[in-house]
Amino acid sequence: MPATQPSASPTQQADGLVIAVDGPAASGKGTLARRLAAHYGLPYLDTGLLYRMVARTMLDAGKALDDAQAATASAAGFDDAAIDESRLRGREIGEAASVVAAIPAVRRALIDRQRRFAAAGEGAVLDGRDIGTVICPEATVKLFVTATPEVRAARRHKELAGRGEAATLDGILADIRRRDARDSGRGDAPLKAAEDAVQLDTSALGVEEAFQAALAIVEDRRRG
Ligand SMILES: Nc1ncnc2c1ncn2[C@@H]1O[C@H](COP(=O)(O)OP(=O)(O)O)[C@@H](O)[C@H]1O
Ligand SMILES: Nc1ccn([C@@H]2O[C@H](COP(=O)(O)OP(=O)(O)O)[C@@H](O)[C@H]2O)c(=O)n1
Repeated sequence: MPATQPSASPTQQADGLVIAVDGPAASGKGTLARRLAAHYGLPYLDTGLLYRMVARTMLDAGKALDDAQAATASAAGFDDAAIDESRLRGREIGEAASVVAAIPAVRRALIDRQRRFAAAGEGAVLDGRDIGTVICPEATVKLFVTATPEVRAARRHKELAGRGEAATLDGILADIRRRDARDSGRGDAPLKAAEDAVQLDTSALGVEEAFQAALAIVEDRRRG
């Protein structure tokens, strides 16, 4: 499983805390989810990697991304240990993942492993598109992380450049808009905030400021 195990010295007791973090591409949800998991000493699951893994398997096998049968077999069949994040972070795979993620049978095939992860221990942090709405509707806290498309494109552009992947800012912005439309427009588990999610716009926040804002939301919810 592409999960991070609890940090050795969490700064807070977790007490069965389940944190659902959803939002569009490059909004900063993974960065926040990872920090929250370390803070509370909780395991973390980046569910986007599961869809990226299905896409990678399809591309490696030369299959068309809209081949629902092959994509569903990939989703049901891959071994968690085979997930190699370094092969899944590229621009092409993000786009391909959003195509296979629109296939309902692919989503169904991935539900159980995500729910098992959330229920396995004394709490968990998961990030994705449908954690608060479908995977963990009973999560203690739901965050819906946003930022403007321009800010998200700039962040992703910098990230990809750091990985040595050349791309124009305009090209990345177009990718992000296309992916937003596909993820929000699909019939099954579209990207949207759960009714009880708290929205966090990180457009004007640095990493540390966004983390402090998220922490305040979580603590507020925990206090009830
Ligand atoms: N608040 C922020 N300010 C500036 N850069 C950020 C912020 N949050 C995340 N980033 C950077 O933006 C990129 C995308 O963040 P990430 O957490 O992977 O987004 P997501 O999981 O939503 O796709 C990463 O390179 C990350 O370091
Ligand atoms: N829970 C999830 C997670 C990802 N996905 C899909 O997988 C794609 C890649 O997700 P990701 O979280 O790795 O992408 P980024 O937000 O990091 O760019 C998304 O565009 C979605 O189409 C999903 O449908 N549901």
